[in-house]
Amino acid sequence: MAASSSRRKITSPFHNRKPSTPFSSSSSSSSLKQLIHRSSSSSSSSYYASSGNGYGSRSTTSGAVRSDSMYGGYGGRSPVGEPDGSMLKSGGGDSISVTVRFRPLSEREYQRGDEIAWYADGDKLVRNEYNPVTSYAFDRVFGSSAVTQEVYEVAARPVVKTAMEGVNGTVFAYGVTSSGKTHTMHGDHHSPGIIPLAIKDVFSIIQDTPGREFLLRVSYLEIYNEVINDLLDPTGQNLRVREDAQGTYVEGIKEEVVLSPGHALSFIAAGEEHRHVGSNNFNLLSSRSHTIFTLMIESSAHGDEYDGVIFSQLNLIDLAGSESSKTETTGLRRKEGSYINKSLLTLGTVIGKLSEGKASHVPYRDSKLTRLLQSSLSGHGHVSLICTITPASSNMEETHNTLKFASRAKRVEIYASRNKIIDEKSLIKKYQREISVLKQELDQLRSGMLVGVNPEEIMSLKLKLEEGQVKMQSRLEEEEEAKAALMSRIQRLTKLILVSSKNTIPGLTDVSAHQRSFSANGDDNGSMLLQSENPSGTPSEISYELKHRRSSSNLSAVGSTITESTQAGDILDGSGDGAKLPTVCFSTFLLCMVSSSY
Ligand SMILES: Nc1ncnc2c1ncn2[C@@H]1O[C@H](COP(=O)(O)OP(=O)(O)OP(=O)(O)O)[C@@H](O)[C@H]1O
Repeated sequence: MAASSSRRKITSPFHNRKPSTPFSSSSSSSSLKQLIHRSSSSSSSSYYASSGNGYGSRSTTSGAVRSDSMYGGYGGRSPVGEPDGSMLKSGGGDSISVTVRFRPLSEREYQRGDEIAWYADGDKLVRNEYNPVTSYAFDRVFGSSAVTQEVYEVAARPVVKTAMEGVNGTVFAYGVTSSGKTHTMHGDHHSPGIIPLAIKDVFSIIQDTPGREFLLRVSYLEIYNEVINDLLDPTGQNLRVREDAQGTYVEGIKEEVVLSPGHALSFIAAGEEHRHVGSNNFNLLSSRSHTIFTLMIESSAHGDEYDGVIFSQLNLIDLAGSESSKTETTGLRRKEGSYINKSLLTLGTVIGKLSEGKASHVPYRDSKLTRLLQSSLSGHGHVSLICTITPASSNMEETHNTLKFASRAKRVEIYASRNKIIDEKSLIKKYQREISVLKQELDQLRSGMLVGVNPEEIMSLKLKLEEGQVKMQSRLEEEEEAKAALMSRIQRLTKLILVSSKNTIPGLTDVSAHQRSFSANGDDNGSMLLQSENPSGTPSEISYELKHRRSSSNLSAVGSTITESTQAGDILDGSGDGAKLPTVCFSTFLLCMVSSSY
């Protein structure tokens, strides 16, 4: 059943990666969802419960079903948190936010007569159909009719919001193969997932935050068979995990500066082309690797309000699904499956250790996944876990394992706080400093100021100038070029820094005129249309205006490659190479000016 290729070209979720079936679209499967979604009453039997397909006996395997309610398992702490973002309270220990999302029965499950084994009992409980005392409580439980936007509001928006304020955040989807992780994290055109919704939100927040400047970078990696590959750079294979004072990081990973939602999504779409997918008997396009999409956010206040640079990271993770013995795999698929299961087992062990709250050894190093998630899981940021599950009786035990994992995760304490200000290391600060120096040089150039001009050089130049007007002319031309290159570089740097179009701070007009600003109106080739899933079927649109075009250059930073790449339609102004030109030409021209005045 396994497909032949592992690293093959696929159509990304942003190009309808997953084929939509009547059972994968929120609108077309509404009848099924109504049958599956149960608002209360564990005793009410489902439509399928009477279909008599033999699953009834299997599902009552009492050994596998706890007879006690999981309410007792929280050691006195309330097992149910507030779903409205209360997990982000500051001070004191908080817990990981845990959300459960049901998917509808798949066509396959339906046709083979699967019954509903687990259901959402209200919006906080998951209950077992065959053993109603077995229930699990979470921050929020979404039935199969919920759309991703609703899940986003509860499970991701608070994390995104605080990430924009300087607190690291991680949102990840966990569940068995074909339970809906990729549907939830990536989605498709009809139903954007958490990642595109988060990206849209990030740019909206920038728009709604006049007075702050932002610089955004993204990276995208996969962990395939315990090997880290850079999805934004096909040459970045088998990358190494390193550690510094700030935590673990991937050495040499490519980071791209992003300027609009469409720009960020284009990188994900490109990255998805390189992600490993393959088929198993549960999922035609099963993810064979864990992926981590990271948004690095730097921000600082303008001018007098300047309070240093704040840096934070938002990790959006789509895990590969665990595979049971029922998953029919051979050869390569089996090998992949065993790597997937091993790393998820380590994640389970790490979560288990952390949930015990004791100072025991936590085996982060046993897998690349836990190593990379170390600083998130050890409580230095907000963590939101979205467990995706199927109600199907044929997957009852696997779903039960997911629920137990989710319950343990709920007991992990976190102490998220705002990141330290990292003034000197920040890229936004580097750009701001460079812009300021260049502006001073430009001012000097315009006003013909004499700075550090050596009288001997002036005399020598005077002599040279006397040799002929031709040379003078050529120097004037050099100066014009220098000025143009300088202005172009200032513009290019300022365009990388994102500001709200609502910025009205006096004295900033000249800067923001060049900067990439966003407004709710307008459209151009860099804009993105996010069509959100909503019950009414009315697409909600957002487009971002790119007021200026970008140029291309390469910027290097310690430990990673930072690239400002060029989008289709952008104009190359060649300022990357011209960046060094001003220093050379300036002095020559200034000398010309000075000498002529002698
Ligand atoms: N909430 C949902 N509503 C409708 N369809 C869904 C939902 N969740 C998942 N599906 C559909 O179920 C199928 C499997 O989902 P998906 O590929 O997201 O699973 P997965 O957990 O990522 O699997 P794997 O671990 O194998 O990659 C897809 O066809 C998807 O469209």
